Amino acid sequence: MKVTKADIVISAVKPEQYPVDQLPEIGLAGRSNVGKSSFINKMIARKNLARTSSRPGKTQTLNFYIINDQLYFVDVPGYGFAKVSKSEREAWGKMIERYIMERPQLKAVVLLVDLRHAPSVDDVLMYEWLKHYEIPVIIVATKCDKIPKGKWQKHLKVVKETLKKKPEDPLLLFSSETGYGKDAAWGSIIEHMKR
Ligand SMILES: Nc1nc2c(ncn2[C@@H]2O[C@H](COP(=O)(O)OP(=O)(O)OP(=O)(O)O)[C@@H](O)[C@H]2O)c(=O)[nH]1
Repeated sequence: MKVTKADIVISAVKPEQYPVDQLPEIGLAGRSNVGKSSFINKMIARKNLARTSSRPGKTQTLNFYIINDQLYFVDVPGYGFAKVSKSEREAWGKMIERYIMERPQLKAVVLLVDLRHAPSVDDVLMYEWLKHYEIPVIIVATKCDKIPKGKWQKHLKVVKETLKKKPEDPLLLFSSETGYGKDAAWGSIIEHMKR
């Protein structure tokens, strides 16, 4: 998809602030520092619309990005809880759960994992949880530029087996550095948007 327009619409802390125009939404989830902001920026061809930094866990709101006036990317705050308190963790859980359960226009969640490592316990829980609510998941294994091509299949197998990936959920390679996988990721997102 050629992105001609992209903007952040709202950083929402409560449901009353979510957009009301019923456009399809694609959620983006992944543990802190997995490369979610970089993924968004690469997909919408912006250097810095979604902020990237190496400080984990800074995003604690649901950020809605409108793209070509056609769909929203909804950046779900990263899970990776080492540095947050129990009450913050619970507030996070409630916000995300409500969003996922009460949002019929949510067509799929892009779950980002790091191709270099086996998915973490948090990644597995997140995937199981999305499946429990019957949300289609597009699994994106990112930072693939950091692994030699000859080892991609081996790493993908680990991702697939650790997550216990469902056959209907695609697993795609991606690199925000090189742009590898961008067209395939858009293809999958567009396909899910139409469902
Ligand atoms: N080599 C390489 N580095 C990447 C890639 N994607 C992200 N990074 C780097 O990984 C670090 C984290 O990236 P971010 O995009 O800020 O990660 P995030 O998931 O948005 O982090 P939070 O805001 O904590 O949720 C940054 O230093 C990025 O430059 C990639 O595909 N390849």
